[in-house]
Amino acid sequence: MNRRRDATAPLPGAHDGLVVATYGRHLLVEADDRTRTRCHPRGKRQEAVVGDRVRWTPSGDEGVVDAVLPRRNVLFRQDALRTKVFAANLDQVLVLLAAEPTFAEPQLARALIAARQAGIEPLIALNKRDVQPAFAEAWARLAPYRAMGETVLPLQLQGDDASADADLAALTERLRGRVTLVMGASGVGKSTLVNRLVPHAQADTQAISRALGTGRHTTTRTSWYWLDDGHGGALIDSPGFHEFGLHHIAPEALARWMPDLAPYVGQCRFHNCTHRREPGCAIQAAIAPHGPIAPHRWRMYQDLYEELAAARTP
Ligand SMILES: Nc1nc2c(ncn2[C@@H]2O[C@H](COP(=O)(O)OP(=O)(O)OP(=O)(O)O)[C@@H](O)[C@H]2O)c(=O)[nH]1
Ligand SMILES: [Zn+2]
Repeated sequence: MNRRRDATAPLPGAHDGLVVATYGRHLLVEADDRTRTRCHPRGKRQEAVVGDRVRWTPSGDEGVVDAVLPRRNVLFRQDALRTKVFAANLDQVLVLLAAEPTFAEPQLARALIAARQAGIEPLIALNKRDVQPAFAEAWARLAPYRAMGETVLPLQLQGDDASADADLAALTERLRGRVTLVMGASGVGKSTLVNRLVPHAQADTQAISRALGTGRHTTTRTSWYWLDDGHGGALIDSPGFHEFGLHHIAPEALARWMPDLAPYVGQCRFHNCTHRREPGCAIQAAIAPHGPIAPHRWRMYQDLYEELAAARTP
């Protein structure tokens, strides 16, 4: 940083830019002409995340982020200790699953709830169509999600027969022109997907590592990849990302964000029904075989309700 020049020359005006990567306290901000500048936040409390539009001021070779511009939406991530914002201004969340490793359904359910609650459309893709019978079994496990209206796409990211190409084309169509956060457990094919859709992904990743001074093997960085040169859409990849944070959601509101439960909200005998043990509960009355709600979905609801309630107790 060139302090002398900062002191003598008037600072060039502030710029608006897009946060394309974060690492610790450092941010990489992209200007409209696509040049990228390493920035740090002005204040301790300011927390810009990938997808944010920010106003920043050049300072020597680097920049200082003065303000985060208003957000359309945010997503939270959560670990044992805390919940924090980690991406903003998204159009879509792609939950990538695979025939193997077997997916954890609560993780899928959480992702869908987080997206719906944030007003972001979820999209599910099941990869490794060639791995049978595991694929068919996983596809069957997703039946409740198809029934509740979620989009589930089959995928085969490896191999290039005609049906694999058609699958990828169908996914690409849904990514066009939109900002999509990709989430998936280790081994489902997330890197394979990013490398197939973003031909320059590896070069981008290396450039980001250089700019942010992160190690080559850093796995905790969230990064933005343009899908094509016309800036038609982008993927946000967050390696090592496991669990969406839900603790900002009130337990009483939870059922509204589960599309199989939501239609019954407001129809219970008690207006403040928590849909767990109360008599005259419309949700409990709609559990299979009496109605369309899968019993394990209701159990998942109960577990999440307990978790959210516990998170509110100081
Ligand atoms: N059989 C089969 N294997 C696939 C397919 N897609 C990806 N794979 C393989 O699955 C393994 C994991 O793929 P990656 O893309 O590295 O998975 P990832 O989700 O990025 O995993 P991490 O790097 O651990 O986060 C690799 O060996 C891929 O070659 C597919 O459609 N079919
Ligand atoms: Zn109820």
